[in-house]
Formats: sequence, C-alpha cells, structure tokens
Amino acid sequence: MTNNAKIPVVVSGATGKMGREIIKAIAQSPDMSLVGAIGRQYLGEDIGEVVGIGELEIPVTDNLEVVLAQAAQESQLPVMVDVTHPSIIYDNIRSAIAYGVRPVVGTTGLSEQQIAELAIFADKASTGCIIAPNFSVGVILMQQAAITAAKYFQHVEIIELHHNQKADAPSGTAIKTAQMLSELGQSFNPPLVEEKEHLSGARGATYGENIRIHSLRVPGIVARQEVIFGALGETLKIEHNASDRTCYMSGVLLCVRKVLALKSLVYGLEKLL
Ligand SMILES: NC(=O)C1=CN([C@@H]2O[C@H](COP(=O)(O)OP(=O)(O)OC[C@H]3O[C@@H](n4cnc5c(N)ncnc54)[C@H](OP(=O)(O)O)[C@@H]3O)[C@@H](O)[C@H]2O)C=CC1
Ligand SMILES: O=C(O)C1=N[C@H](C(=O)O)C[C@H](O)C1
Repeated sequence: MTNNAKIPVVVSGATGKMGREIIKAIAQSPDMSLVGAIGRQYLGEDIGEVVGIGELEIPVTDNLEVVLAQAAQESQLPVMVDVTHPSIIYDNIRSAIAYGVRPVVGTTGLSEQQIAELAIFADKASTGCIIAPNFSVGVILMQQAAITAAKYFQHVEIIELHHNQKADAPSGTAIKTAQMLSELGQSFNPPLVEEKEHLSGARGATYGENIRIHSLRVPGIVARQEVIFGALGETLKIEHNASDRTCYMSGVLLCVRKVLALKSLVYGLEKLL
C-alpha cells in the first residue's frame, strides 16, 4: 500500500489516557497514517516517543486549527479522532467539519441538543461524523442484550462505575443505554410507593420518563456498567467490564474507516456494526 492510499488521521487529546492508546493503534494500522497529534503537554516532543513506541516524526502541538488546515490541504479525506473533554468537544467537531476533516468522536458529555445541532451542521457540509460514546463491541452487545431483556421486564436501573479522573456524569454510555431503552416506547419502573429522598441524589439521576442512572467514581476501575432488571421473584444483571483501554481500539479503527463513506452524523457504534 502506498502512503497516499493511507487514511490521514489527526488525534486530538493525543497525550491523554485514550489518546495514547489510539496513537499506538493508528501507528500499527497499515491503512492509516498519523498526520497530527494535539495535546497540551509534551509540546514539541515526538508523540511516538511520548507514548513509548519510538519516533513517528509527529510533534505534539496545541493548535488544532492549524493541524486541521494542514491535514485538509495536504491530504484527501482526513479524519480527526477526538478524545478530549466535554468543555471543548462541540467546538472541536465544528472546526473539523468546517475544514472538511471527518470527526470520529469518543469524547462524552455532549447534550442531545448539541448532537442535534452538530447533525445539522454535518448534513449541510455533507461531511461524515461519528459520535460513539463507547467504542467497545462488548458494550454494544450489552446494550442489545438490555433491549432484548426490556421486552420482558418492566423495572430497570443502570449503574456505571468509572475511575475518579472522569469529568462527566453520568457516562455517555449510560445515557445512550437509557436512551435506547426509552426509545422502545414502553414505560418502566411504575412507582409502587411514594418515595422520599432523605439525602438528595440517593435514587440517582433520572433519564426520560423514569430510568435511573447511578454513577460511581473510584480509582482502580477503568469502566464498568451494570443494567439491572427486576420482576417478581427474580433479577437479571447484564454487566460489561472494561479492564483495559485497548478494548476500545477495534471500534476506533472501524469508525476511522467507516466515516469516510458517510455524508452525515451517526450517533452510536451500533449503527455501524
Ligand atoms: N468512546 C469511548 O469508547 C471512550 C470515551 N472516553 C472519553 O474520552 C474522553 C477522554 O478520556 P481520557 O482519555 O480518559 O481523558 P484524559 O484526561 O486522560 O485525556 C484527555 C485529553 O484531552 C486534553 N484536554 C482536556 N481538557 C482540555 C482542554 N480544555 N483543552 C485542550 N485539551 C484538553 C487533555 O490534556 P491534559 O492532559 O493537558 O489535561 C488530554 O490530552 C472523555 O470524554 C471520556 O469520557 C474514554 C474512554 C472510552
Ligand atoms: O471516561 C471514560 O473512561 C469512559 N468514558 C466513556 C463514557 O462516558 O461512557 C466510555 C467508557 O465508559 C469510558
């Protein structure tokens, strides 16, 4: 494969926990070529050296706009993988689309309103964009299993557990799972008694009509989600446990390949499998 045939990829958030794994995954992919690494630390240092895989001849820079402009000018169909922070992700996606760079977004914390606005923006630009709150195929299977179980159970709550460096709560995955259950059009969790919270938040956050999400943040965990169904005399727990961030990489690479053929925004890896 010639260098020209490779998919040019910019990684935004390259020096973070996810970004480092993504740099390694892209460097190992014969059909991809890293063309930019955006971070706030290790400025000017080679990103390959920073992540411990040897020189890649791509220095870390904090100027996303310049890198996007260069990627758009020097190559066809460039892709930006973004794993940064809820506070900047909306602007990063708009900038990428404006430069004709296709965003693959792992960053969580976008509101439904923001996703709807970005979908219109991507549509108008006829530019593919993928927002995947979770890149793990195992998580998608957990969500599909929850959808199947929901046909037979009227009571469900979601518990998500993450490391305590996570900025947003609930997790993007928990929100997406609750959204998928809500879209089934059935009503969950009919109240049997009048509840009173003696400590505010004790019953978790409520998504939509009445789906509870409980968020735990403790060191020692990468990411875990439990969807717990209840009925008379039985409970069913569907659980996914991410013990290492490498579990997200096959999904990231799949999205980088798939986004090239898209002309609009897709929200959720499940729509691409
Ligand atoms: N879709 C999925 O499958 C997954 C998604 N995620 C999501 O990815 C995102 C990143 O997670 P993670 O890698 O753990 O986080 P980290 O904090 O480890 O990394 C975030 C990166 O973004 C940079 N960053 C943060 N804030 C800013 C800012 N204001 N301006 C510019 N750069 C900034 C950080 O720079 P600095 O180091 O200087 O702070 C760092 O490089 C989160 O939203 C998380 O929920 C995580 C795992 C899987
Ligand atoms: O911050 C994380 O770590 C993760 N964030 C994503 C989310 O909010 O769902 C995906 C995964 O749970 C890891």
